[in-house]
Amino acid sequence: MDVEASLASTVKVQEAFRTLALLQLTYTLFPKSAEVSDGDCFDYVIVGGGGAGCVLANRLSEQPGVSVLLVEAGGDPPIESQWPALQTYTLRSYLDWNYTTTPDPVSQRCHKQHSGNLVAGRVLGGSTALSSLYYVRGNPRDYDTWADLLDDRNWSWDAVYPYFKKGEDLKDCEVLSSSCAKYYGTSGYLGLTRDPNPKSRRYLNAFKELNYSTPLDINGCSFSGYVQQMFMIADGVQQNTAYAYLSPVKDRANLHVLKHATVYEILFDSSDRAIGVKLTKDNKNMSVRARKEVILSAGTFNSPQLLMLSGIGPKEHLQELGIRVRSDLPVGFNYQNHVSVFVPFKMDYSRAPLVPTDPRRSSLFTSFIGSVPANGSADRIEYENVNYIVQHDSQDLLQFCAFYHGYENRICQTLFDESRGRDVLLSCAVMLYPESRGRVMLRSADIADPPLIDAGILRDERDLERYVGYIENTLRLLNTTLLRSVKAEVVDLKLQMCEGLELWSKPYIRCYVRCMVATLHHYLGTCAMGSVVDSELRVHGVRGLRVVDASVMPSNVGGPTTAAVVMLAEKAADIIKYGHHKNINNNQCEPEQYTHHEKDIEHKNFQFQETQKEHENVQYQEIQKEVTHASSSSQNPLEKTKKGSNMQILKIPMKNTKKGRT
Ligand SMILES: Cc1cc2nc3c(=O)[nH]c(=O)nc-3n(C[C@H](O)[C@H](O)[C@H](O)COP(=O)(O)OP(=O)(O)OC[C@H]3O[C@@H](n4cnc5c(N)ncnc54)[C@H](O)[C@@H]3O)c2cc1C
Repeated sequence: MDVEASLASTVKVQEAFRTLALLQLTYTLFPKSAEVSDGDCFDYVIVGGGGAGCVLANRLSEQPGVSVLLVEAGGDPPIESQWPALQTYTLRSYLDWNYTTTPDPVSQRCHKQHSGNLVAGRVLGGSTALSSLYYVRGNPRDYDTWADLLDDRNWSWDAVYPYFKKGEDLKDCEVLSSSCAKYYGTSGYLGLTRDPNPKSRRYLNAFKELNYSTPLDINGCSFSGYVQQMFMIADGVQQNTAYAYLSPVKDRANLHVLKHATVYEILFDSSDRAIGVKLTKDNKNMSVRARKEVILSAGTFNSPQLLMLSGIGPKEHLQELGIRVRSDLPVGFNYQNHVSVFVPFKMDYSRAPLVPTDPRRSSLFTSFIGSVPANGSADRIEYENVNYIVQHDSQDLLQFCAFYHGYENRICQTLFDESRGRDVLLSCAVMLYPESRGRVMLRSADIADPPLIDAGILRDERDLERYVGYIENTLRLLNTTLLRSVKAEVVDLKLQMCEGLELWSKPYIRCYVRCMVATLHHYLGTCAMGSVVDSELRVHGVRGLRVVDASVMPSNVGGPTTAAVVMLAEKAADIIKYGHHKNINNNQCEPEQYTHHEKDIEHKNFQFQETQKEHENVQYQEIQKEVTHASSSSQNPLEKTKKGSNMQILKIPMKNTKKGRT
């Protein structure tokens, strides 16, 4: 198999899925597209039905007398964004805004055109419909940092923790039957399960040998260590926010979802109050009005783009483009993201036949993650280590390298050829808290022009030096019993840029990192709380306008961002409904009083190990009974309509409307 053939076959499968989407097989799962006319008025107009927008639309429309319009540029999530392991086919497809970074003078030297693909969903559910589905809340310190930056305890860990729980519907039997269960919500919308796998177990043991903890979970009873991670998957279906939050309320009369409609400007009255938006639908322009508020949830690239197109942004930049300045704010600055560098280990020689991936499994690869603590501090996380186990000679390796990350074909071919006959462990070190910052700017005053995105990767020299430490740490894996027993080696990618440097010496690692560093898709910070919006998410300098999405996060979190975005939208919904921050501590979520003192965490880990076994036998059986009962009674419209036809494989269980949710 060569790279060109692998890329061509990926594109072919994407084309096939696009054709399949014409059949609208998922149509019955989502709200119908609203009939909206020019000048129509709603209480709230939400722009963007993505990670945050779907959550908000659901929660705001819980109030029966309140009308909500959700405007989304894309349509319903198709099959490939409902089944977890088909994620690859959603990237750089019609479901993606297909943005790229500006050519990078410092890093990404091993990528085609020296720029990275910035995947962002253009579909109901937004980027959560294209996601790898890892569910990680991050570290309590992340939110305490927000509170410190904003000088507002309403964003501290203690204040946000109940909102994480509010969104969650933990369905993982093993975690439910352990003492970790109490740290999760079980009556929210976002279904969560893990995908434990014996293959990853032996690797977890290798990390244990390196003195890392291997707890059951890292979302509450512990925050660091190597785990078989939690996924936003339930009953084999992706829990993108459209499926999780809109499907159960798809017939709500006061919730209107306008699909395939792109907002291009925010409308203001003479007192700078947002009163609606202008949008394009079916090549026609129209306006819709908002009685109470306009809420931007268009994501880290498009929310700042819309603000700037509407006169809210850095004065000089707007004036250069001839845009009248309404409020001079640092919109587009403070862009942050996680970046990743992988180290490929070639493992056992294997003749085992390739096993095709079950599309409802968690991802293309078996994986496990580590939240790697800084030396001597169990609750201060330094970086994340995402590990993928790839079957020998699998085309998936080429797909990951050349398609997913867009590295040069030559490098991906070397990776494939040099590891022939052997399983591969791709161990990715993810920088969670880079010092470097990028910026999102307008390319022109036309919405049709994609924003200019300077990702700023490794621009701050400290990031490069920290990466040297992460990679050296990753290489320690070679000293473990497991890797020694299979005579594991690191694959030499023969990077031209690093020729002449001694392999894995510090100068080589610096060169390797500059060459191979890749952007992930956890963008945030371009309309940050504090500088662009206040801590109740209202845009400074105007009225009637909020931003609620990843762009308002003032600083990074220690894990992929969906959990934080859903929490943020859950909290924003209450702020909007009640007119102020609401303390829900004594409400339906009943959170534990949490302190993240190191000793406390160690104690909880210990308790967990001690009590886990006791709980397991009794509770597991009870839960198993419930699960069996629930799955035998679950409704499945696709299954019903397609019975007997060869489309029967397209089983997506309809999300049940839970008691107390609507
Ligand atoms: C490939 C990929 C993998 C990821 N993997 C993970 C993971 O494993 N775990 C995790 O926690 N997070 C993951 N994430 C990150 C996560 O999906 C995002 O953090 C989250 O979706 C951000 O939510 P948001 O509401 O800010 O933006 P989005 O979810 O991107 O939503 C923005 C929405 O606004 C719409 N929109 C934009 N402009 C307009 C306009 N002008 N008019 C109308 N609509 C508009 C878009 O079409 C989109 O639907 C991943 C993201 C990507 C892209």
